[in-house]
Amino acid sequence: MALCDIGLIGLGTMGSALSLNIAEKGFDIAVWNRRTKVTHAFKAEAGELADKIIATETYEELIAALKSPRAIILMVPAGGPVDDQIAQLRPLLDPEDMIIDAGNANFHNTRTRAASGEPFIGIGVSGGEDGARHGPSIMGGGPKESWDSVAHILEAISAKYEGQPCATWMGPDGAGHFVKAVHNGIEYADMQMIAEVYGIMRDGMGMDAAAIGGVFEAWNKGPLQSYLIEISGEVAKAIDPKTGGAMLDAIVDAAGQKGTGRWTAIEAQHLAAPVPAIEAAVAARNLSSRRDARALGEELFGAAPKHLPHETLSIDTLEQALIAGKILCYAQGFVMLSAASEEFQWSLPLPAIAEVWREGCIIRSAMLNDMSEALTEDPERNLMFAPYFSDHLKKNHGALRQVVAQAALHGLAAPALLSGLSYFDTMRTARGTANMIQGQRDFFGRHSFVHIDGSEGQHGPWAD
Ligand SMILES: NC(=O)C1=CN([C@@H]2O[C@H](COP(=O)(O)OP(=O)(O)OC[C@H]3O[C@@H](n4cnc5c(N)ncnc54)[C@H](OP(=O)(O)O)[C@@H]3O)[C@@H](O)[C@H]2O)C=CC1
Ligand SMILES: O=C(CO)[C@H](O)[C@H](O)COP(=O)(O)O
Repeated sequence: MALCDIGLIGLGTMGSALSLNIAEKGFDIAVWNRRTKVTHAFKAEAGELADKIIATETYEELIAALKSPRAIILMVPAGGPVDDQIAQLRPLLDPEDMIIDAGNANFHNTRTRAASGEPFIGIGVSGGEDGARHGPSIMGGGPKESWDSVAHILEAISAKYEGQPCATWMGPDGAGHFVKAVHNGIEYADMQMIAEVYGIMRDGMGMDAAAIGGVFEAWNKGPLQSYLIEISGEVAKAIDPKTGGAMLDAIVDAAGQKGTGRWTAIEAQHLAAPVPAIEAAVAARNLSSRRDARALGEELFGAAPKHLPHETLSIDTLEQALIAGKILCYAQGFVMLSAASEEFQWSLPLPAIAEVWREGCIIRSAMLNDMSEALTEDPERNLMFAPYFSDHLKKNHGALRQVVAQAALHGLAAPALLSGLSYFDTMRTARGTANMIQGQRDFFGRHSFVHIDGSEGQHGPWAD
């Protein structure tokens, strides 16, 4: 085989699927994995694509197998493993050779790595294993010329929306990984809201997993049409081969997380661009892991009544609530992207972000095309104020309120839906309650406030 077009390190779930995708699109690829037996097994199982793959055992072999200037994708866990691979590779590479971190990196690390000046780009890849194999959504960041040098490969392997590649350069340094983190933050909130509605159907309405699966399946034909609703239906309908019962009923209720949702919540605080639905979802995952404490709580306080009186909520009301909740969590994510764009001077292409999320990624949904249109009209406007989405919110916020209220009355925890509703109510309240906070701050710390007549630096009579 002639020299390869690209190299890849890390043949785990994502790296192996991405390598096969690259080979299938006609590019020759050289691969390396920390455990060599994985590399050989990968090539042995690549079938007719094996001819396009060179399995290498050392960094030297990998580098020698690549066309110059070289491009090597890292698909390893974030943090130390990425630094380690860069440290091993750099001394062996030519100055113009490029490393591409395609894992889920914290964008601060990507910025630091990019600052070295050696060709380096950070790309967010979404779509899970199936997306990586058949067409992920790709969010690139780093020097534009570096992105351009591999764009033909990344576009070829990406998902397509009406023929348009879902692979876009988002901006310099950490922009691609930042966009991917916010994508994952939205993913957390969307998943949490779906889980809360599942809980209401299961515990509040006494529905079994198969019936709930049927509801998700039906919702996937309407405004909620999305990958996450689709797979929720499949997850709910699946049968556990061990017990013969619903698979969902046999899964421990403690959610894992690798950090991207937490990074998003932390960064939102730094940017003062609140994403309360995402924060609620991260907190809910953390609480889900505290199983012993939750068991103790149930023992101490007794289980909540949970069961809703007959016809308190309909399936349609739940659907409408989820529509409103979903719009609010995407809206929060885009406001955060806009704030980051300004803070880091990235000029993030907000409509293009909605566009690359239309296919391939985990949060792909029918709504994203309308979001891209709304952001094209006015990228700075909160999506909840765009006519298409404000119409949906006007129609559906009452349902969200009913669902949250009934959940609260019957002890069904629904933190993401509740925070979505509170965000909505906050954002539709011209005069809120922070005047009290300003009064308190001035009282204890002479922090001053703005008087409603416009005069600044004011103090209350308590100052005397
Ligand atoms: N799974 C998913 O749905 C998605 C994952 N990602 C991101 O992609 C990256 C890879 O994830 P995924 O494929 O799921 O992970 P896996 O655990 O399936 O694979 C990890 C790979 O990294 C290698 N590796 C682990 N530690 C080191 C190290 N210290 N040095 C060198 N190689 C190492 C492993 O090699 P070995 O075989 O020797 O252990 C393996 O090839 C992560 O950043 C993840 O967040 C992004 C989008 C979706
Ligand atoms: O990036 C992804 C999907 O977009 C990965 O699957 C990621 O691991 C999901 O996050 P977490 O593991 O925290 O649930």
